[in-house]
Amino acid sequence: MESVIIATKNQGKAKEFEKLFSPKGLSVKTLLDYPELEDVEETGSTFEENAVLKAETIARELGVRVIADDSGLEIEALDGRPGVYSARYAGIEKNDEANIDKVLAELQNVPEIERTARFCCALAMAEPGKETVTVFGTCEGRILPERKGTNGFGYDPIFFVEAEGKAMAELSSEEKNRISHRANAIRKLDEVLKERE
Ligand SMILES: O=c1[nH]c(=O)c2ncn([C@@H]3O[C@H](COP(=O)(O)OP(=O)(O)OP(=O)(O)O)[C@@H](O)[C@H]3O)c2[nH]1
Ligand SMILES: [Mg+2]
Repeated sequence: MESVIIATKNQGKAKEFEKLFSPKGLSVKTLLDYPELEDVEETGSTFEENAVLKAETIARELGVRVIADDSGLEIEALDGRPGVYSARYAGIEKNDEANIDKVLAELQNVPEIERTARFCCALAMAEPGKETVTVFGTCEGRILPERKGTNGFGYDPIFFVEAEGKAMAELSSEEKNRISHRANAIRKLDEVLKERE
């Protein structure tokens, strides 16, 4: 089976990419398959900048086509935070529980109607000698007052998906992969690649 390399060490993302790419006949490799590569520092101020940084750095190092995902949660009442800092919001790198606790504490006195939020996903596809492609997907919702559901990863237990009437973590992986910011971005990447052919 042909494979595609996703420049991520996030297992939650990796599982979603596996399910999203397998119907296309593609298996997924991640940076967990390349332990010798150093972490790419996410120094950009936007999701797109960070996705391009990760994709272009790893594509250069491996000499092949690479896709990177930079994603996160934007909460309106917090002026768009945690945004690009979603993975490291509580200070400790990649501690989902601490990140959720911090968001819930910051929104403690914010009424339901003002808790609107969106998940964002920028994908960048880089290949040596070719122009990098970037696309962007979102998923609209609001922040719940407490955790609900156990599926997914990251902030999924406190993200209520308006279109489904459920927390993201209450959706099956099939349901999440139909409506998520990541699924929407992959659909756009498909369109761009078809136009380029
Ligand atoms: O509830 C969630 N459902 C999602 O579908 C989702 N997608 C992203 N996120 C959050 O945003 C950070 C990304 O940061 P990020 O793009 O830098 O990824 P990461 O650092 O975890 O891995 P890598 O891909 O950089 O190796 C993640 O850690 C999560 O906290 C999500 N949370
Ligand atoms: Mg990261």
